[in-house]
Amino acid sequence: MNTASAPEETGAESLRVHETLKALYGYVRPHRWTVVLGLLLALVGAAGGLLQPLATKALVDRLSSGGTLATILLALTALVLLSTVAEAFGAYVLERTAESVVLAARRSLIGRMLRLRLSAVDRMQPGDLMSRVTSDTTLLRAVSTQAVVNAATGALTLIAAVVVMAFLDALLLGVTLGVVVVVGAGAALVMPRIGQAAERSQAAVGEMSTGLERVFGAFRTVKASGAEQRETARIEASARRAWRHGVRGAKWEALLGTADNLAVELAFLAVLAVGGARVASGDIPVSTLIAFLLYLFYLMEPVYKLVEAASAYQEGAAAISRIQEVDRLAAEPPAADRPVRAGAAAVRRPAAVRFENVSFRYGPGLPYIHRRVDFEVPGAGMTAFVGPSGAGKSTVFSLIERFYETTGGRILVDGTDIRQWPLSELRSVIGYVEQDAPVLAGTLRENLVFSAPGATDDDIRAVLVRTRLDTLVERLPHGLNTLVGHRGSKLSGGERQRVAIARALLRRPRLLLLDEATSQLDAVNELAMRDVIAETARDTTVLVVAHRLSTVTDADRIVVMDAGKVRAIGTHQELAVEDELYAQLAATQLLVPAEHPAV
Ligand SMILES: Nc1ncnc2c1ncn2[C@@H]1O[C@H](COP(=O)(O)OP(=O)(O)OP(=O)(O)O)[C@@H](O)[C@H]1O
Repeated sequence: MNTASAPEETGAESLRVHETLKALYGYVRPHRWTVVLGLLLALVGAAGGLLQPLATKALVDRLSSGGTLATILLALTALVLLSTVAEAFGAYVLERTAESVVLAARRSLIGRMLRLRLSAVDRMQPGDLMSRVTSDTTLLRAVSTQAVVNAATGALTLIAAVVVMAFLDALLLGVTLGVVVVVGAGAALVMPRIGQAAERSQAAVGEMSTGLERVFGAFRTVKASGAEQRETARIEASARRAWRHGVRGAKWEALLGTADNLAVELAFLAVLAVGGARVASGDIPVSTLIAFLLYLFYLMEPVYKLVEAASAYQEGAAAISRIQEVDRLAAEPPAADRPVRAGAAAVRRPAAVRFENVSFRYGPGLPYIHRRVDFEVPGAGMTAFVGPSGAGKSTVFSLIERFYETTGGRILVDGTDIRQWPLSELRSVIGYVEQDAPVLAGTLRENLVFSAPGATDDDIRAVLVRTRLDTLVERLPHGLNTLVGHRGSKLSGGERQRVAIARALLRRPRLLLLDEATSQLDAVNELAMRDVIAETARDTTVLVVAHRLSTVTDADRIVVMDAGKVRAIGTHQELAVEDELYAQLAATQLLVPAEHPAV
């Protein structure tokens, strides 16, 4: 029963190798010189190690010829010290860079996510999106720096060791490479499985976040429905999936590590057998065999590094493909972050809105929500949208805000097609209270100034009085600095709505969109809010979506929508006699006799 992120919707497709490498280079590029420094230091460390067997050979030769050992011992000690220090410093430089790479990836992901188009977010699960920032980015740590250096030093030292070994004895090298190639071919077959396991494990981590996000998004409903056990089982199933794929990956990695050891051990035995025979027959001196065997063990490290780099690459590639997926989602252009100051505009005139033959559907293959919607709101006053649930009323607001783009026709604000408006400018003239009046975690003040960060204390005080929140603020222990809880859970539904209205008013918009903004208010507050809205409508274009007709009977204009079409436009009095649907609504809701002749 897995309703979490469906793979076909999130489009989790693996990237090709060159795409992964290109993306990887993109992350490393700003730090390339630090990586080069890390690489050089690692090479110094590796070279020190490379010279040790040669120094040992010289030492053995010196011993057989009866010479002194002091200089060689001293050189050997210096070599060990130098390579140790270089390696330690190199490791620090690389770890630091790795953290910077993770930071850069996170910053770009976070910025991108907040600009995603709603149509893209609709197709994703927020929890899964979050896990890409929190979890996948950490996998970049290893692949972007340590793996690059491991691969480079591993390959270089491997080549250097092979060259030296060729000089020592070509036949023994042939024996060694024969064994290494056979075991290496087996290892290459295992590699993609590590990547696959990593990608699946990361996807399961994403599902886990999605599950948690789903539960905390409706925590009370979960408890009231007694669904804790079922939801726990769902989320645990994702956790177990992550574990299963993680363990599978660990199994392949262990196999790879064993192959690495096995290759060296087998090569050691083979070299011992062949080399022993050659020493016995006098073809090579014993010092050559010793040096060769030392190189053989020395080979372990570069081979190990290459193997580690390869498995880090596999894991990193899985993370990169999930991160890049977010980059491919449709996003809005970056906005200049201009704080909106309450009342800042010198001349505030109400915005004019016009829908011209607008048709819209939420996506290809989905039904049309709007079909040739046509209406005009010249400016100021209150215009109400009424009609049955699902008629497409809220969608009108989403289109004006350009949360979604129209499929056909056009929308004009102040006579200009909204696609010609810079997005941030368009939104800066609009105040919007969405249907469930969300309040964000934080203080009451933060919530109020959320859409007008430049608002002054006087502005806040005035709007508190208008929305009758002043008495609430007086009652609260810390006044405006009281924390409102996750999604404003410490406020009542009506208080949340008034906070949302206050927030929109504080922006001093030229166009105010209120979607069912007063549905949860008691009679007294609703009346008060009607007055506030009427007062605002004097110099602001106010559009409201309302189910309760009582709240809009005095609107200047009422647009009746049904099944994505505008049925009729007029005042309450006009519509009550001219439009059958409106007359019906009025009859049921306002308890007035239906005046439409047909009813
Ligand atoms: N993001 C979305 N993706 C796909 N379909 C959607 C989306 N949002 C809304 N819809 C569909 O669009 C239709 C119109 O929704 P809309 O919210 O505009 O209706 P409404 O008239 O405001 O309804 P209500 O009065 O119940 O709020 C609905 O049938 C809904 O299922």
